[in-house]
Amino acid sequence: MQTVATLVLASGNAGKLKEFNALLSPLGFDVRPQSDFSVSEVEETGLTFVENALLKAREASRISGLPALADDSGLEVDALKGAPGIYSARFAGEPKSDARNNQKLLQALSECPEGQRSGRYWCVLVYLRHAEDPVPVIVQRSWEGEILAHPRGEGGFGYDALFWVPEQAMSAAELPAEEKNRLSHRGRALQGLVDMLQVVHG
Ligand SMILES: O=c1nc[nH]c2c1ncn2[C@H]1C[C@H](O)[C@@H](COP(=O)(O)OP(=O)(O)OP(=O)(O)O)O1
Ligand SMILES: [Mg+2]
Repeated sequence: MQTVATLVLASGNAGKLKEFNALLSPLGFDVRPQSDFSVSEVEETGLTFVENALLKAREASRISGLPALADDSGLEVDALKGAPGIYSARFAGEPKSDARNNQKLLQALSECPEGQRSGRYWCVLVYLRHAEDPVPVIVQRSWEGEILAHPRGEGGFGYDALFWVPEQAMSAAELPAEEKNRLSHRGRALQGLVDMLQVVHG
């Protein structure tokens, strides 16, 4: 397939990279992980997903000299007043650990009854044509769910085994990968971004 655009994915998260590749490669994007350019992790000092995504995209574009796509995402839990939110990756401290984050989430909700465990994933994507691009393409999408009391499923990454998707009656970790990509915050944000890039790239 003809390459429509080469871009660097400004993420060190293997789960995200897998999902981005599955969606972008068939569309003809030549997708390079930031590790190809030895981009190191930036400090996520923003107070919003969009600020953090901008920081990541700018650094990856600066180092690689390529257009960059960054994802800042996280889980917002209503009973926890929106936590872990932008701190989802570091919820249980450094170094980042999905297992400890999941453990901490279960603990924090241990007294919270079924029916009051609503939440949603957020994904904010930022695309920069170059490191000083003053017109970033930004797309934000959410995915509604409930936080389970026990993990279910082996797929996905992050909090997926604790994220119940009522419409599918499965956890995000039980959904087939293509289904997750079709329904998820990231999958739908990426579909929106691709539509917008067709305007940028023609
Ligand atoms: O579909 C998802 N399924 C499960 N968990 C998810 C998902 N989407 C975001 N999450 C969680 C993982 C991590 O705890 C945080 C993202 O944090 P975030 O800083 O954006 O990513 P990260 O540090 O893992 O990699 P990087 O910053 O290099 O892209 O939200
Ligand atoms: Mg991060």
